[in-house]
Amino acid sequence: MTFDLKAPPAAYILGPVRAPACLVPSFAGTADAEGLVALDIAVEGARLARLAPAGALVEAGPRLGLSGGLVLPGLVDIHTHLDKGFIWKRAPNPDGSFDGAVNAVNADRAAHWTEEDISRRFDFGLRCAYAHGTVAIRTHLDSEGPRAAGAWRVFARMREAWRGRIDLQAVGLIAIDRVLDDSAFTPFLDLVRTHGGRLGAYTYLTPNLEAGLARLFDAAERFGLGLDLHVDERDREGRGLDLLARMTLERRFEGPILAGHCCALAVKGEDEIDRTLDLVAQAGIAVVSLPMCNLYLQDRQSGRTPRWRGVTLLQEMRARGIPVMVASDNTRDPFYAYGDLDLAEVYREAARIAHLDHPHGDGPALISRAPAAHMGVEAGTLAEGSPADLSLFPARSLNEWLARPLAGRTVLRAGRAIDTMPPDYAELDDLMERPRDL
Ligand SMILES: Nc1ccnc(=O)[nH]1
Repeated sequence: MTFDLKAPPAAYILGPVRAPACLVPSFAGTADAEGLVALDIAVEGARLARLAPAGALVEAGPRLGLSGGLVLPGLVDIHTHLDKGFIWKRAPNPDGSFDGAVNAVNADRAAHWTEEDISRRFDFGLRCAYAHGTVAIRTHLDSEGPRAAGAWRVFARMREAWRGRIDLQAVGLIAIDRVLDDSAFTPFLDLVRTHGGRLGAYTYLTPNLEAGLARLFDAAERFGLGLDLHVDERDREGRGLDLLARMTLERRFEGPILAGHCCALAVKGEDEIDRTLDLVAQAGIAVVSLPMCNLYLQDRQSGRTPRWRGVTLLQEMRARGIPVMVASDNTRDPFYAYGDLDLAEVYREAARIAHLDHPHGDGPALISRAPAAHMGVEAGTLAEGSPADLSLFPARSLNEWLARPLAGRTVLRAGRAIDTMPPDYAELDDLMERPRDL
């Protein structure tokens, strides 16, 4: 029997389908060479009712075969910047560098970031992510100065408006030097606490790094907040990850810490890498790499081909049991000119850049199980009773999935196919007229 997933029966079976074994906690059999298992999945209403070996569910309702295609659970994007997304047309990065990005964003923010402007771009980003099968997102919010309170109000409204479709979390973002200035840090901390956010900062080479981190730890301990930091992104000489791990251990800090970027680690010597990663593992710090954004930003110099590729040491981290993830980061803004909040694209790029294949192992967990666990959301695995939020791809293997641009996916939310067409860029055209003085 065949039926339309846009208007499915109350109970049905998908199968045989294939899924990464690392995302199927109940699976006990053997996976194929790519780590995939063949399954039948019974959907009842909005939930997965049963998972069984392919062909085993005979009585549980009409069946859709999907030609043994790949199924992934609801995907989780743990590091984004929804407040600054989709400003590229009016705020391009003049030279593609990190400093060029900071300056372009600051000018655009001062000129344009009303609540209305942030809201419309934020919602646009969420609709992109939703169309691509994402169910939970953590966003950083630039949180210094007079624009900060408005950005957090937009976030709070979006968190409510999108509840049940995308779970939203936020992190306050401020330059590490500014943490030491009461006039910046006090209102920053108030906003984070008022809105149930996490504490964050972007770190770089500065004599204030240790004092700035200490102040963030103090606040996190006092108010029971998690930390989510941009670490060693700009400077290849950066040693912030090592310092962060040491401070976590010295303070016996128990709260969750996510370290983003960690690009500098890729250009250290082997001894230093080993020492740092041992500390990171001991400190229980999780790491997210942002491969697309960092491929774009790092080592950019006019007329010269980049040598430093920005991606951190995911494989070495994984081997030590450090929780690792990959995420979107910026989208169509001065930090990254491209991107569409599509985690399948992020994984496809990450797999190529960081050699996450041969074997694929638990690679698909980087955009699903691992970030879901860190965020504490019910997503990222295929289990009986979990939400019937699935991405279905016309690919019978990871090789077929990664080989071809990701056309033709079906996204199920609560067991029903949604519209997978992302919003039209033209919707934002009226926001993109650049003022004369820029
Ligand atoms: N990679 C980034 C660093 C700081 N801010 C951003 O928006 N993005």
